[in-house]
Amino acid sequence: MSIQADRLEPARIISAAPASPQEEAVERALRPQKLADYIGQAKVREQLDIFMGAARKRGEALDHVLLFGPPGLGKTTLAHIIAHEMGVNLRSTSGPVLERAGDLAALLTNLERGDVLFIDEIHRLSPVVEEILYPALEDYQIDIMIGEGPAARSVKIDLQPFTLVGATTRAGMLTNPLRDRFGIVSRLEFYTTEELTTIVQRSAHLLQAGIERDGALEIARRSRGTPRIANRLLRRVRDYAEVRADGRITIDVADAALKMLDVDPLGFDVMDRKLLEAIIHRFGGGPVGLDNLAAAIGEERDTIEDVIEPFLIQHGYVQRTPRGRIASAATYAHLGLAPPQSGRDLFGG
Ligand SMILES: Nc1ncnc2c1ncn2[C@@H]1O[C@H](COP(=O)(O)OP(=O)(O)OP(=O)(O)O)[C@@H](O)[C@H]1O
Ligand SMILES: [Mg+2]
Repeated sequence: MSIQADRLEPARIISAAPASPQEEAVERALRPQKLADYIGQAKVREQLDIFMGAARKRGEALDHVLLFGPPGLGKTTLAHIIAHEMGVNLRSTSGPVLERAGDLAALLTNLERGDVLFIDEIHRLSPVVEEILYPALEDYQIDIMIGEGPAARSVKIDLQPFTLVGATTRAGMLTNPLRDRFGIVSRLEFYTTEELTTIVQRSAHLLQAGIERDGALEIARRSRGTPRIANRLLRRVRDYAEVRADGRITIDVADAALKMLDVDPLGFDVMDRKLLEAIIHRFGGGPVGLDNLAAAIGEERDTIEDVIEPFLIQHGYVQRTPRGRIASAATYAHLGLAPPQSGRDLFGG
């Protein structure tokens, strides 16, 4: 059983998607339940705190919430927290799963007053399903067709007031009418090292792993700003500490374990380096278009855009220009390479 599960671990230790059912179970256990325990994202937290407080006071359902940002930053966690704080049920589904209008209608008509309906990957809703959603969001009503052929007629059904929480890695891929129906739109940011250190310490405590602050800091620094990765690295470092040391996670243990896992000092892993090296060695530092880059490193373009690239762009290791991706001077320095001949403008192409 455990051997099976181990095989499911990704080649990419920092892949931002949950790796296995086993990892999902651990994530659930580490998930904070209350807004006060949700670390970082100060702005989002403050807004939600106010809007939830006001809705509770008026005895209303919270306005619909759209959460967007790269994978592993805590969107699903926030959806659960919202339901918990509002004292309501959470019903959870995802865009690709809702194939037919009837699937969504069934979910909606079963909601109780104030409930949270969480739709993950909401940018992947099919147009027919989206059509059902509009009146539901606006007037808590749906129109469904009953019967077939000439006898078919449309029937209006009233719903209980509810809150839709939509999550997406790509706000840009939502249709305008859908986006406009969210009263609260929150963008999750990458976490600071300080915030991730607190998250690692909290998780270590829950996992009953002994950890020193420096050890937590080292894991945090190498987690690409992402709690999911921080928690994953923590578990691997804990394994290492138990087998190769006395079980306590010190800075030296963390460093040795992360080296073994090929997570470099900036938290870049094999895929990050592959992408950066491809831009530099195969495309002369860029600009290179997304499709060419995807072909060169054997990844889907969506994976590059949603998972690999956002962190590299935010930290200035890749620049996105109209003509394609470009490596920066920092990238050359990090990979221990000499920057291109002087005189050439790195960012100008
Ligand atoms: N602010 C936070 N404080 C503490 N832990 C967090 C926080 N945000 C996320 N986590 C942890 O990170 C893990 C991943 O978070 P979550 O599943 O909510 O990410 P997500 O944004 O929904 O990712 P995806 O886009 O892949 O669905 C969770 O197990 C949770 O414990
Ligand atoms: Mg999620």
